[in-house]
Amino acid sequence: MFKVLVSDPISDLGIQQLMDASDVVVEKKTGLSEDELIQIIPDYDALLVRSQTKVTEKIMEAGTNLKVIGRAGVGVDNINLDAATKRGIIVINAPDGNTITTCEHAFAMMMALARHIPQAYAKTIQGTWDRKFLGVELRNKKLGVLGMGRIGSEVAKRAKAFGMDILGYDPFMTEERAEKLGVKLATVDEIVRNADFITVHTPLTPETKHMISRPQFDVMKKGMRIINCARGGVVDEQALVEAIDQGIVAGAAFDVFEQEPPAADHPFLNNPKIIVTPHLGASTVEAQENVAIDVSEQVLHILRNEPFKNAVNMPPVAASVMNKLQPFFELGEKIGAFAAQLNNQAVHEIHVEYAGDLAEVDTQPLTRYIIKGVLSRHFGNDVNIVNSVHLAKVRDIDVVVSQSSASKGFTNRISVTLKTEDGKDRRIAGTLLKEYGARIVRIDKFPVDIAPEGNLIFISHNDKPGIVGSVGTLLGKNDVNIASMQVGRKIIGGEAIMVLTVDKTVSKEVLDELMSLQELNTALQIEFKS
Ligand SMILES: NC(=O)C1=CN([C@@H]2O[C@H](COP(=O)(O)OP(=O)(O)OC[C@H]3O[C@@H](n4cnc5c(N)ncnc54)[C@H](O)[C@@H]3O)[C@@H](O)[C@H]2O)C=CC1
Ligand SMILES: O=C(O)CCC(=O)C(=O)O
Repeated sequence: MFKVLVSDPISDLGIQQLMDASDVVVEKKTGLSEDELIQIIPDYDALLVRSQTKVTEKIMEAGTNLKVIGRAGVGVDNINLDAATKRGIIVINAPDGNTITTCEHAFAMMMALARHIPQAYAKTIQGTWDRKFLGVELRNKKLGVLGMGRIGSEVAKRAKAFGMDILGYDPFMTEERAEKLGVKLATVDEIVRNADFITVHTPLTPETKHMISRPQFDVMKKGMRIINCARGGVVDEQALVEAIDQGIVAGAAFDVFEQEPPAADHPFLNNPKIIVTPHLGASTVEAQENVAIDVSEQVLHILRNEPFKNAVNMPPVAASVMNKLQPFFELGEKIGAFAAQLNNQAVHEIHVEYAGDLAEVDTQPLTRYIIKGVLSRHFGNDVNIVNSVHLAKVRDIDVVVSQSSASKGFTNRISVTLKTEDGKDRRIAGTLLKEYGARIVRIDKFPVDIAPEGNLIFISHNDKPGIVGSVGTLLGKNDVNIASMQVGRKIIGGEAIMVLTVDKTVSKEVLDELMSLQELNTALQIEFKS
């Protein structure tokens, strides 16, 4: 039974599928301190958060069963991603579910700012009929959008309908996409010098921190207005207050703060030209249901070891590619594990070669499974597809991936070579056959045909008459039944291998006894975790 902790208010309707799952127990405990979370987190397999819970390294350290952290929303700045990756904890978010809602909030803020709606409302309900609030139209105004991702693009579409001219800045925005959206690409400098309104829609990163600060305010168009419904810190709060005092900025609308919640004496809170909301960008019934549904679905997949999407600490892969790769994951991991069990030297390079169909797709996720297989010999359950690349790196193991057009007659082929200091590289190749499933087709230089499952015994020996019989007799004497046997050699009387599938695991004593046979060089048990 998987235990899921929901530590922030998340839509019940959204997490219904988790609550309905027969293999999951959901517990809701909100408003916990870091210490309280550290106390209880060891019990849980998954943690679901919004933005309130700060998922620190200490919490993850205590979360020894934690497999996944689900963020019901976009920004993951409340989760220590490096710590999660190191520990192999998958972090997923729900990037699409609150786009429209947040865009609408930014737009509402822009309109409220243009027409002083919050200020006029406050006066009116105090009994003052004050008609001095003179606004500005949006029509024919220049809107600068910094960050033309999901939300920024939706804001631009709506601004077009209001007759605004849009200047967009995003390092990843192509001319073609800008044209499609009716946006003129511009630099930050061009935007700050020309825009009547600026709205920010970037994550907070070292590059975007204080992207709008003193130097930008200094050259800004006088009387401009600025909106931040993205992340506190993209706009320098102190510099903004000064720019308002100097009459450069006519007004600002902020949903997010550098420190949340802001201190009672925060300069935004008593400034009549700044309107604020308490990080409500994503707060609609629809968005909260959407993000909770999305994140719950993926958490369930991860807990059940099924393919999933929206992992933040793994490279993104298109669903079509993922569908193509998915059948190879188990084979890849087994090839890696097989190679690692043959090897007893320090590995400095894992060389993966993809051939046939696999040479034409982005195989990054599959490589992660292969590395996981290789490293699991030493790291056991501590290695998974999230941290396998990281663990290889910290162990100074290079991962080299190549594509080959020579698939040796197979429609697909994965070959994994473990390169070692002493030059005694070990190599395993496998394929997925339509009719027969996963097969190991090569061990070092020997072609073979073995199903990578059950209990295998790998033997290397000198090719001499009688050796196969002696191995069979010895195993029989020890009550070990042989289900199948493969032999391989390059030349008569030369190096040879034997791979036996046996009905049960063999003891170390039996392996030692095998090793005492004349002409036998290695006897290893090869195991595959299911
Ligand atoms: N106020 C709220 O409640 C909410 C806030 N957000 C925040 O809004 C922001 C945007 O969200 P989405 O549009 O969904 O994300 P997104 O990932 O689709 O878009 C972000 C865009 O910022 C761009 N970007 C990154 N660095 C940049 C830079 N240095 N200069 C200019 N552009 C840069 C990226 O290329 C990307 O296109 C995020 O920070 C997110 O956390 C999102 C939802 C709700
Ligand atoms: O969960 C929330 O309300 C915050 C939403 C947000 O900021 C995000 O999705 O990035």
